[in-house]
Amino acid sequence: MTPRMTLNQISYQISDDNDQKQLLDQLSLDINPGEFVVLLGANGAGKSTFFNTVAGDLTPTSGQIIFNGQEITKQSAQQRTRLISRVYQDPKLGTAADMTVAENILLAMRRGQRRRLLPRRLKQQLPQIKALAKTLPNHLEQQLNRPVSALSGGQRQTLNFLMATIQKPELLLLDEHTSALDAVSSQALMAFTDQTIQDNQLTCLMITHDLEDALRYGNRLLVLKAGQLIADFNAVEQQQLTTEKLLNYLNA
Ligand SMILES: Nc1ncnc2c1ncn2[C@@H]1O[C@H](COP(=O)(O)OP(=O)(O)OP(=O)(O)O)[C@@H](O)[C@H]1O
Repeated sequence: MTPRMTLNQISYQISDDNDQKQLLDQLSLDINPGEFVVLLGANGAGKSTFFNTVAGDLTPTSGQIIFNGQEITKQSAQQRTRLISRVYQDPKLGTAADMTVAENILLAMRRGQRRRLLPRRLKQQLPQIKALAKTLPNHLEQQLNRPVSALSGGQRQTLNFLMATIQKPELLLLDEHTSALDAVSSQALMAFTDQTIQDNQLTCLMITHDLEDALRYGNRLLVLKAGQLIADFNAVEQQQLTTEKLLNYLNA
């Protein structure tokens, strides 16, 4: 099987007060299609730098990124949006605040096509958007005609997640996407995330600091420390882990 993505000795280095700092240190990894990979690491381990490199917001200092067999190391984030979708920690990122929920969903459905949002198009697609919204948690289906700025954090993050997955990306990056939400909204979105990934067999990398979620979700678990992968557990090994064992890795 061709891996969805191969990282080949990726390093990212910065100069800090005449000091060289290695944020990613010769990181090598294969992600296979359909894998739902949880990424854990203490603050400062390099998780965001890792995501920024994969998404194309940072170009690695050395190493290669191969995506579906093609090298994309030097491609911009813009060029990668066809392949890679990302949901951030901050619910305010990723949506157009002044537009309605339905308009945002339509934009996501038409991403990559002509950007003009015609009212006629919205009317045509409304039944489809309504049907889609019915499957969503956090009562988002009752908010279709409201501007996104009026939504709660949980609703806005649900919308972000929907928009990031509506076109079934080749790789989904979830960057602590439930961590700004209250416990109920967070669990509702996490359950919806898991269902969507399974139903569509998406390939996903998810950063979380929630150890229970790290044990419950996904079929592979990585631990990053000082820019290096210090653990790579498959699904069976992940099931045998406990929060205590994970804490030992994080404190190692
Ligand atoms: N532009 C920069 N200049 C200097 N140091 C940086 C820069 N970007 C990141 N760092 C440092 O690199 C390290 C890795 O940062 P990164 O944000 O990738 O960690 P993280 O694992 O995502 O942390 P968190 O869990 O807090 O989000 C940290 O020590 C951070 O302070």
